[in-house]
Amino acid sequence: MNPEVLVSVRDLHISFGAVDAVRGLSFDVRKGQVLAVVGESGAGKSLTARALLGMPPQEARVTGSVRMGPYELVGAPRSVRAALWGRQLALVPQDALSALSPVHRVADQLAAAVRSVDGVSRKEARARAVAALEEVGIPADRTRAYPHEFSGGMRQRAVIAMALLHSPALVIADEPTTAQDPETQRRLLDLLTHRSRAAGTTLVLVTHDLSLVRDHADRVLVMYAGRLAEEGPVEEVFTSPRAPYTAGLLASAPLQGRGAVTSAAPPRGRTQPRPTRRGRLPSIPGTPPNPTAHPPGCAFAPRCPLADATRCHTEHPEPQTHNNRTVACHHWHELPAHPAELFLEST
Ligand SMILES: Nc1ncnc2c1ncn2[C@@H]1O[C@H](COP(=O)(O)OP(=O)(O)OP(=O)(O)O)[C@@H](O)[C@H]1O
Repeated sequence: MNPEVLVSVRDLHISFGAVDAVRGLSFDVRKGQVLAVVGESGAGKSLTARALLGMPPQEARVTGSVRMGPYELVGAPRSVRAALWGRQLALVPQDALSALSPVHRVADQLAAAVRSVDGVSRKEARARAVAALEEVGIPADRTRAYPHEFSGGMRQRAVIAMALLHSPALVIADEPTTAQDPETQRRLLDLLTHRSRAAGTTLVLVTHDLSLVRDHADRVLVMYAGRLAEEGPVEEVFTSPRAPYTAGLLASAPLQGRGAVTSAAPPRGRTQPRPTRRGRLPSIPGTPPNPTAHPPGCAFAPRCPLADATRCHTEHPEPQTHNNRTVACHHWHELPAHPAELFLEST
């Protein structure tokens, strides 16, 4: 495996009976980087994240490979997953309340997590727990509180501290801040990415928020209907998307946050949505396919302004990699200079 790659995903399929949720997905997670995974609801982002943790739902049928160094995570026995959990792999969940026990003090929960991996004394574990909480901005005198005594933002800080406790190789953050207001979201993402980079931890961030992706991620994986639409460096993908689906996603999502605050036009804003003459944002027409009946050919073809009448509807576009970017589209080289405009007509 390429030494720059931490996890290599190859031909991953995840299904539930007739539901084909992830369909032949291949990508790499590069060491020390932040990879964002984006796409519409149902694209298969969370299932992919769970496969990276070696924890797909029990009822799922999973084939293909998720390889992390010497470990194969698809079908890995419980003993392998237990050995990796905490030290190598950790999760920042969406819902901090469900991740924390309501009946134990926050510092005690982190101390227990320290002792579950490192057999240190109770006193040492407690000192490390308090230090970890202080690093995420929770003052020492608040660490003896119970989770319900914390604000939502503080609870999320506590689970970030918990995930990074052992400087794991990989942290998966699945919509880690959606319950928070936009400013708190941005601060938590700043904290998570800053602490991850400081610890040398690789981060996979599942999110719907393209502004957070622009501000925090190195690379972005765009998924559509269980497949890769496009993958590459965030700046390049956001400036000049190669897959029409990426262009539509960018066109229909207002980029907010730092770019919007510091400049009238966002820094990477060639695809920044522009309202139509009627003052509406462009949008992608139609809806994603039913996961029990994917169309033959390109799954995006029924919604794609560039789809041709034959090949796009019959032949699945195999992902092609050129210059550090991967795209799955028969017409990737035909995208106009301002691909967001492909979707202006559809409002
Ligand atoms: N346990 C399950 N049983 C049956 N179908 C499932 C199960 N988990 C997920 N799915 C289906 O798999 C598809 C992908 O789900 P997934 O949660 O990965 O989507 P997602 O891209 O994360 O969506 P969202 O952004 O809404 O969280 C969806 O159609 C979903 O209904």
